Amino acid sequence: MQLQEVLYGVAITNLVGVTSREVSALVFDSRLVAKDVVFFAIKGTLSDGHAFIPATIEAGASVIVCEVIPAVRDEQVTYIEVENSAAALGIMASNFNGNPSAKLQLIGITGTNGKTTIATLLFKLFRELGYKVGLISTVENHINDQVIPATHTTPNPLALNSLLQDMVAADCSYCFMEVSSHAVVQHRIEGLSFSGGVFSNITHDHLDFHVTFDNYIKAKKAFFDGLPKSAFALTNVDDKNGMVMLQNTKASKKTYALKQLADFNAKVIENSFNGLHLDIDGADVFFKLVGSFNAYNLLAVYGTAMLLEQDQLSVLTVLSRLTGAEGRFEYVVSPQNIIGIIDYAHTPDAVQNVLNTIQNIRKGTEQVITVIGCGGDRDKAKRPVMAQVACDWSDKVILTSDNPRTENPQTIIEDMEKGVSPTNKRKTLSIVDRKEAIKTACHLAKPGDIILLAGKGHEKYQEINGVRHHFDDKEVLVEQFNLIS
Ligand SMILES: CC(=O)N[C@H]1[C@@H](OP(=O)(O)OP(=O)(O)OC[C@H]2O[C@@H](n3ccc(=O)[nH]c3=O)[C@H](O)[C@@H]2O)O[C@H](CO)[C@@H](O)[C@@H]1O[C@H](C)C(=O)N[C@@H](C)C(=O)N[C@H](CCC(=O)O)C(=O)O
Ligand SMILES: Nc1ncnc2c1ncn2[C@@H]1O[C@H](COP(=O)(O)OP(=O)(O)OP(=O)(O)O)[C@@H](O)[C@H]1O
Ligand SMILES: N[C@H](CCC[C@H](N)C(=O)O)C(=O)O
Ligand SMILES: [Mg+2]
Repeated sequence: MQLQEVLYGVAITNLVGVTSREVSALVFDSRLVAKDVVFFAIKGTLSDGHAFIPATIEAGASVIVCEVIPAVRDEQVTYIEVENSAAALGIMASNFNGNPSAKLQLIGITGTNGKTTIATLLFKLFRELGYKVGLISTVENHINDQVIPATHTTPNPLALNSLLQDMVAADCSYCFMEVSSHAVVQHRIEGLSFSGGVFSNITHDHLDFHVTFDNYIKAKKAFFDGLPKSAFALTNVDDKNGMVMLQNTKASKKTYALKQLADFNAKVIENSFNGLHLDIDGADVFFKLVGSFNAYNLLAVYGTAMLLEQDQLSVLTVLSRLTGAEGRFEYVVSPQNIIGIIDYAHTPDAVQNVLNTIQNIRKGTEQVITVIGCGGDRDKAKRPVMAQVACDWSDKVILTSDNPRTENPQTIIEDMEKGVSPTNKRKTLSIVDRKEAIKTACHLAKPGDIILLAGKGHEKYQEINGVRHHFDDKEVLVEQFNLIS
């Protein structure tokens, strides 16, 4: 492709060299550079891509997109200076792939919790309504029935636009994608044409990256600020910051709520282990998803489908049959009637919601045993809070490892223990090995008891020092259930 075509829409602040040249690919990692590629020098959290410019030219890069043109230059190379290389990458990745997001209806979902659930339900719903659909999510990406493994909640601009292009080639009319706050700040979604944006909620998470809650709110809001006039912006007004998201958007503002009047309303009539009974916009419907937090997710899905002009009855009929995303309030029952719940709750609010749901639907005397850890190299401030919430709403808590990543798992557990009050101490155990922790929970449980395995949901690995070892909460739980039967 000609460099000039790839540059469409990029604000260039300085240029050295020719723009009428063929480029073979776009690359932002020096280790992947080949002949005639455009290399993007991006300032990251660990290193500065500008340091790799000489090495990429050596390896064949013919165009460099950077924030400061180097003083020492190669005459054969074109240097393009921009204000933000990551933002330029987003726009150029779109151009390079033929602007696929403008050729389908792209809906972005953001918020601390519920993104995967909402995006997955929308994907399943629109498939069942007969459309060709794409999904970009934490668990997996989809192009109709084809599954493409996910590495991030929101992929980098090259992977993202290439996926979108494949969706367009497969004739998809819709794509539902999760938009993480990291993706907004790192410009992974720059240059995309969204037809709609959905906000679920915002609570404590990712303060390692955003530093303050205010910055975290701003990151989510920036997604709505960037939506075009032609799009819709659907927000949860029961969330304290729901309206903040829409303050500066040009998109058409729409709301949903359970507790106040909104464009889309629902009321929980009953919440049990069998599912949710809702009054949704005046219709009485049963859903398979469990937990009142899922009433919000279902309402967001319903509102989005209505804004995409789908038939109300068909939408509710299909939605009522659907199950949620893998590892979200998934449960198995042991031969002795112990209930095991696998849930991806990895924020204080999610842990609280899941445990409240369990409290609301338990029959009375059974114990709730929670197995919980916190991820390493992630927000440390949420660790004591997650432990405290787990203790406040469980009869026994086993503090264990999640993905320790590069941290010492024992230190993470000690951070969690700081949130355990003296009175709660006697109901907690700390077991570093997650498998041992699950095993212990199974041995402590009596028939009728409920075990919650929180934090890892669908994940099939445990990341320790950069190595992902096979680990699957559900697999371990089922194995233990069968061993004790
Ligand atoms: C904190 C974070 O988001 N990091 C992401 C970021 O990496 P980074 O900023 O640390 O990059 P860096 O290592 O400092 O390097 C800077 C630049 O130099 C380049 N480089 C680096 C080394 C080298 O030898 N040569 C070279 O060219 C890099 O390619 C990069 O362009 O950019 C990388 C490339 O796109 C991402 O893979 C990486 O995701 C890391 C692995 C990650 O774990 N991210 C998580 C936190 C994340 O993004 N999570 C959200 C979901 C959160 C949620 O809502 O729950 C997600 O969307 O998945
Ligand atoms: N609407 C909601 N409000 C509060 N908690 C929720 C909601 N939906 C789901 N949860 C809880 O959050 C967990 C994660 O849900 P989900 O995977 O849908 O969120 P996510 O936003 O995609 O998370 P991630 O940021 O990791 O991608 C669930 O397992 C559940 O415990
Ligand atoms: N997208 C989230 C996932 C957290 C999942 C949890 N299992 C952990 O490792 O902390 C993150 O990267 O922060
Ligand atoms: Mg997700």
